[in-house]
Amino acid sequence: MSKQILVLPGDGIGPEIMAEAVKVLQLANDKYSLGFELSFDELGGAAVDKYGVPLADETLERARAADAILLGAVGGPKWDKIDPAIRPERGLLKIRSQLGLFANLRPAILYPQLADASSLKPEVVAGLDILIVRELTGGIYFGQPRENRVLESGERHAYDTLPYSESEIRRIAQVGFDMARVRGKKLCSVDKANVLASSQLWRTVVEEVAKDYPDIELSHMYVDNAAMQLVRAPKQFDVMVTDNMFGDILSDEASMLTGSIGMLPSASLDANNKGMYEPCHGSAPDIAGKGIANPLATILSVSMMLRYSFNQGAAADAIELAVSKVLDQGLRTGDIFSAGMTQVGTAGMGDAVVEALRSL
Ligand SMILES: NC(=O)C1=CN([C@@H]2O[C@H](COP(=O)(O)OP(=O)(O)OC[C@H]3O[C@@H](n4cnc5c(N)ncnc54)[C@H](O)[C@@H]3O)[C@@H](O)[C@H]2O)C=CC1
Ligand SMILES: CC(C)CC(=O)C(=O)O
Ligand SMILES: [Mg+2]
Repeated sequence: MSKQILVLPGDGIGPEIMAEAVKVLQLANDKYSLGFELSFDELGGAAVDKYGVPLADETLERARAADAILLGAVGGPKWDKIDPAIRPERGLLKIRSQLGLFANLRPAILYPQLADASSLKPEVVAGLDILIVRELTGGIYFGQPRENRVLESGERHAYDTLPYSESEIRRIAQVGFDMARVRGKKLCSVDKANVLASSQLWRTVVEEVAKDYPDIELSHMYVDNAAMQLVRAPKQFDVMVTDNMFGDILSDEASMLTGSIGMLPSASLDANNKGMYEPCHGSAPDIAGKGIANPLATILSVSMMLRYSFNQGAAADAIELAVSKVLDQGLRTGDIFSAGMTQVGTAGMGDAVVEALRSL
């Protein structure tokens, strides 16, 4: 039976990087007889323009019916001044929440060919392979109440709230421990338990879950220290588990250890490994339309999709190998360019991965 994949290119560089990822996906589909059928819809600003809302009900239903979703990125200055309730980013938060995609896996892996592109010295990052497990459907991005208004005194006032329930923490902690079990057996839970009530509960629940994983070495770190340690000695980490906002920020930071935010893929999974797959970066309005965005994060997100949602490890490995071969050829988009390499655009990079995959 065929498998349905819903493709949501989104805004800004979204359609550009997605065109390349779809080429790679189509080839993998043919080469490995995966039986995928692709359909396309809009999310974010493109959906505001088409449907008047950033996630239309019909799109959400298509997403529910699909076996997996591939997303580009959403947002951009065109929609910055609209009603905050229908900002493009709200559509992204809604689809994550409505589909129960609470576990966001963000691997930061340094391809050895990109050691020169990393923000850190080669000896500090050689062999880097970290997995950030980010809670994705709770915390401050979803907390109610939230408000931005003018008080009677005339003063403008705004606040957000950062709620977490025990069950939300338990299930993401379990994902962190499960991932550590199949990797380096080390889990670092990142919080701000010296200040935040939500983090104090987070730490307590993580400690409780740890009792079921005596084989995993658990540590705790405050998020400010974790941000510093990531650039001081990143290889001390194997799996990091953290809340929605901390994970958002730390994964952007970790991306630069691998050379660029354009290299970081992600999987957002529900309790049954149904997933939405997307690069960690945004819609990059500063380079949108120029044909220079790095499509590798999205292409590597296709690989994660094959691995996590469809158990197609061989096809996933092949895509990662194809990416590695293209880097061996010295091809680089601008964000990962270094001296002596050959600069290519978005389509040039995508075509090279397709050719490398074809010839495997
Ligand atoms: N998952 C999503 O859809 C996300 C959406 N956003 C939205 O994207 C918009 C822009 O946000 P920013 O803060 O500028 O973050 P961004 O991640 O879009 O861009 C940050 C910087 O990284 C560069 N960059 C990002 N992806 C790249 C790629 N593939 N290749 C080369 N360079 C790349 C951009 O050119 C920019 O200089 C905003 O509307 C934001 O809300 C931001 C993050 C995630
Ligand atoms: C745009 C935000 C809703 C999310 C974000 O920055 C991310 O998921 O990386
Ligand atoms: Mg982000």
